[in-house]
Amino acid sequence: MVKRVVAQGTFDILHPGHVHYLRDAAAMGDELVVIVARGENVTHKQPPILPNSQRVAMIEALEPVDRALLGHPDDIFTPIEDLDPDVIALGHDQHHDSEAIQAELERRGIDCAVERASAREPDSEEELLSTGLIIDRIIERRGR
Ligand SMILES: Cc1cc2nc3c(=O)[nH]c(=O)nc-3n(C[C@H](O)[C@H](O)[C@H](O)COP(=O)(O)O)c2cc1C
Ligand SMILES: Nc1ncnc2c1ncn2[C@@H]1O[C@H](COP(=O)(O)OP(=O)(O)OP(=O)(O)O)[C@@H](O)[C@H]1O
Repeated sequence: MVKRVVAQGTFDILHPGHVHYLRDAAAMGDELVVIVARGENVTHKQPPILPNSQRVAMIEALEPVDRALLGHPDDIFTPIEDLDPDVIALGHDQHHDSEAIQAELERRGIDCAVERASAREPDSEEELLSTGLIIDRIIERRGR
């Protein structure tokens, strides 16, 4: 039986923190499927700069990823029902409550573990491991 892992996120402007998360998630099973959040659903921070299709294409091109798809517009559990994963890998800093996710999975009859991936820390003062920090630096260095 193939152990399927699902990872998810906005993945706007890519950086090594994203690669670390996806490698960590891939190591939790045999196959990694990534759900990319729709721009209109990213309301807890500034919405992404890049369009949905471009963010999906970039994630799909990464080595640890077997498949990437655009998330559902209204119900985050609809793709989970379709994919029927063995593990959902939450990012180290994601605001989602793993117990609430677990409870909803059980309510829908989906047998799936919820795990937390680890963080990657910058290996130098110059390294930027956050899309928000990259955008801040672009504004600082190129903004007029
Ligand atoms: C299990 C799970 C499934 C998700 N599915 C979707 C989805 O189908 N559509 C969507 O727009 N966002 C979905 N999201 C939300 C985003 O992927 C992401 O968690 C949220 O935007 C926070 O992203 P960030 O970590 O990039 O800030 C899902 C989140 C979780 C935890
Ligand atoms: N440095 C990092 N180490 C490990 N995982 C990371 C790192 N940066 C982002 N991730 C993970 O990648 C996924 C997508 O993250 P997201 O698209 O929000 O990027 P971000 O750089 O954190 O964005 P922002 O700076 O706008 O908050 C999330 O699960 C997040 O936890």
